[in-house]
Amino acid sequence: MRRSIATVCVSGTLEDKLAAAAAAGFDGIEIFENDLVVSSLSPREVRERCADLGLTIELYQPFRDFEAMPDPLFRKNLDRAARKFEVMAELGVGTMLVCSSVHPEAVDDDDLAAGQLSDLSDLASDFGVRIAYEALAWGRHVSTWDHSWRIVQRADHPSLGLCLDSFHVLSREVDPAGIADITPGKIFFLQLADAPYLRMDVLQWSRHHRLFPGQGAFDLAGFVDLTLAAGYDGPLSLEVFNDVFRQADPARTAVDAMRSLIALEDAGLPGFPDLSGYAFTEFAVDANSGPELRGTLRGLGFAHTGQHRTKPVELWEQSGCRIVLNSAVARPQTAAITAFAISSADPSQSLQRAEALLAPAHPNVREPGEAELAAITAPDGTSVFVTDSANDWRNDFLPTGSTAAGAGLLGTDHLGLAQPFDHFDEAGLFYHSVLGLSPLSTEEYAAPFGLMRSRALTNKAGSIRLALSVSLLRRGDWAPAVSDPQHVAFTTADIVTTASALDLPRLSIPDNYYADLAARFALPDDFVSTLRSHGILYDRDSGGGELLHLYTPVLGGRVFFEILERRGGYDRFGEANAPVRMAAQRHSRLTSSSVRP
Ligand SMILES: O=C(O)c1ccc(O)c(O)c1
Ligand SMILES: [Mg+2]
Repeated sequence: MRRSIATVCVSGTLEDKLAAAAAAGFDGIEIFENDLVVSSLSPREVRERCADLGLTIELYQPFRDFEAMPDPLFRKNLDRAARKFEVMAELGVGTMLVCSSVHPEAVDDDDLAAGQLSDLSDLASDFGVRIAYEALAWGRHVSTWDHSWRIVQRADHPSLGLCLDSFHVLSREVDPAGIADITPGKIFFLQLADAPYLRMDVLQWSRHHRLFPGQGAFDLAGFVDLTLAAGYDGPLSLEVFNDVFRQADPARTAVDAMRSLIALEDAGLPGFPDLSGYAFTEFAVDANSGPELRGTLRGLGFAHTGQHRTKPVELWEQSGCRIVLNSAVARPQTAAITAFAISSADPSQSLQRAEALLAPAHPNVREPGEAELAAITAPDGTSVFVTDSANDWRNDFLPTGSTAAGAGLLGTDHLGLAQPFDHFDEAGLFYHSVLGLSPLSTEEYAAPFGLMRSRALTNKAGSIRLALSVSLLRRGDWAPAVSDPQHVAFTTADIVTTASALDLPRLSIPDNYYADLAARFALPDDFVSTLRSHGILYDRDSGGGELLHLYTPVLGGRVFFEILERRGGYDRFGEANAPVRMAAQRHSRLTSSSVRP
């Protein structure tokens, strides 16, 4: 199907928006009137610009407060519409969106609404254009798709049809199933937007929190299927009002938007191969951060087991946990996770899928005989290597002869990656559509330095888990030095024994936390005192599954480690404990009071 995007979806001037839409591969655009009004391009120049860029102008919108008005206002409205039809003729656009009226003088009278829309459609047809009538979810008298359809049927005019906008339809209780029965040819336009379920005023919800398909909670695929059943064959057009997208790089947003449509259509995409787990996590280190990170890895029971044949790259291992330290990639001062590798049952299929979703792989620099490791770039800049299950990449490392003493760490459970403010929703869609990870419910919590949102994604097997987080507002200047924290979480089968074996500074967790824990979960005293003595945090889910986990202090400015034991099928990430972890990490930085047990 043709793919289109409303100019309101992306940031910038009209020129920026058109360039971004074209570069991302859209076939068409909706011109949002405000974007034209503030543009120095004349309508004719916009038309030419679009033609040069290979973009069709699919829709001019919105025309507001038209239907069911008292007579003098109706006449004014027709004059107003005639002027817009002239603009549309210059733009070369064939359809105008009329959204349902919010005007205080609009009358609750379907006959009047149908009659006036019919007169408008007569005028439109004189100009050779069509009217697509859209029920705004907060329209004064018309606020549901079925009501707008009754009015369109009553008007019975060949130049009048419906605009169905998934947000307005799915944000209301009216069952969308009847959309499939709309007369073929009467859906003139389709606008797609996803959104999280929020309990708030529907206008605010729509104007600030829309998302691209796959980023929210709505069933967009089901919605599109209903319109296809009704014979819709126009473009799939995105119309997303979103506060973050409005101020982010339009080129990036347009690619994110296109990815959402490709994933939604899911036509001929390579499938998702099974992912068996993390092959390794790679840190960039320098002369400052390297020694501290190596010391921490030793304290966690790791050994430096391999040295890369040609690069200043070290492999550190313990059982199924593998960390790569790379001194070749320039990073200032502090250690950072720059890459992770996942084992795929079919790496080339994983990479083909990524490419189809606009995340093309780039090969790593290698010497003859070294393993081919292609990486795709995640929205936060992290490289995601896709390896085969045979782990050929390990042959690039010469054994050092060291073996790990081990502290009972078995493998990598998850990575925690704070996301850049502008790219949180993009990241969720990226991991979902490219790697096939499914998001768990989004959690929000009040951390010491601001509100946080976290969204974890996992594959079905639970072998690849990612915990993404972001501050709800752009961080203020007061927020402390730790920015965009990242961590690797390792599993153990027995966290108390592992904790005793660690040779590391620990976070000191406040007694208040344990007092509250004991009260909330009615835990036995001796259990709580065991947790307390090792600085272990605790969470329990509604099914009785338990998480026992502990954290290291933050190394340098950014990274830390977690050790966890999941019991009884607990499959979350202990988000409830993030505030106490952050407060303790802050305390440890200020006082260096982390204690060796
Ligand atoms: O928020 C609005 O006013 C508005 C305008 C035009 C639309 O197509 C829409 O869905 C919402
Ligand atoms: Mg709309």
